Amino acid sequence: MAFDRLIERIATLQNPTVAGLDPKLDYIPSYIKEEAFAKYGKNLEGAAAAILEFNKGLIDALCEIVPAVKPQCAYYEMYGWQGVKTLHDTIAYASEKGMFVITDGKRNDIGTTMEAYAAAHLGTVLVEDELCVPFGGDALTVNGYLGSDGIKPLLSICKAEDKGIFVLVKTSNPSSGELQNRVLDDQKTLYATMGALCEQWGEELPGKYGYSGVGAVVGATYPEQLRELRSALPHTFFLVPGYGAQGGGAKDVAPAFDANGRGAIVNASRSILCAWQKQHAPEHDYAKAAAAEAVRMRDEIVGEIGTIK
Ligand SMILES: O=c1ccn([C@@H]2O[C@H](COP(=O)(O)O)[C@@H](O)[C@H]2O)c(=O)[nH]1
Repeated sequence: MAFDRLIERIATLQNPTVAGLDPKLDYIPSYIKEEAFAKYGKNLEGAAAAILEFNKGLIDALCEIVPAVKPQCAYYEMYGWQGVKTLHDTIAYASEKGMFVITDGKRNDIGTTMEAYAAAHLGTVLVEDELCVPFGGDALTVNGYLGSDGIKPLLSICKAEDKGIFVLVKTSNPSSGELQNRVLDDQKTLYATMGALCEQWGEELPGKYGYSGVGAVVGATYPEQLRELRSALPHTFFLVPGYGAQGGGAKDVAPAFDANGRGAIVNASRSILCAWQKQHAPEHDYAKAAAAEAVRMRDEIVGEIGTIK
């Protein structure tokens, strides 16, 4: 099961964090952009080439420290098909380096369309008699608000291909409570209801450490809900965004973990990507600065939760 692989890599590296690859041109050192623009022009192709080079430098610096990366599709789609190709090439590069790849697409639609998303991001497509891998990530973030028929097509692909999904349960953004905290007729909140569905969907994908292949996204910015959901959802592995740039810290994310230090992976994107700018490091040292921030984040979180078994 895919999250078994992730759990094992987290334990090996003693690092329950994921580096978010949400690249913007503003975050990229000028020497990388100038080289890409000189070769491809100041256009989508040049931008996409600069992003790929930036990402590769980060992946090289992080792959022995951080178990996983989370490219957010939006930052690649914004540069058209050239950006989408960079998403593909980034996933391939991170996978080659042994990193677990969580594609952050937050996909959601009716069943047949979800089958297409699942094939694109977690599976394969048949082109005549050739089986092709479109993107090749290990897990995909999805939105479960269309209900079970939007999620079930993913489960069979996860089972067949050894992949996982993370379902939005309690998101990190300030207005997430407008809908997600609503109390339903049975007195349960909407987020708790979505969490309970994750436990149910996960029964089809059991894992050897007790966590299923259906995870939940729960924001670092809501530590009380993290605590509540950790105890309510013993088989659901959490992806926890909101650390760093959104204000979450190690104490906030600690309730996401179980007594073995398992059960969650904490994401940071901007605080890692922009570390060189924050640290006023020379631009050639951008990847070194990202690694230093990743180590600082790891040590801060492991300092709170202890050794990961
Ligand atoms: O509830 C959610 C779900 C997803 N995200 C994504 O995580 C990163 C956070 O980036 P930072 O720079 O570390 O704030 C980004 O890709 C979001 O789309 C989230 O923040 N909250």
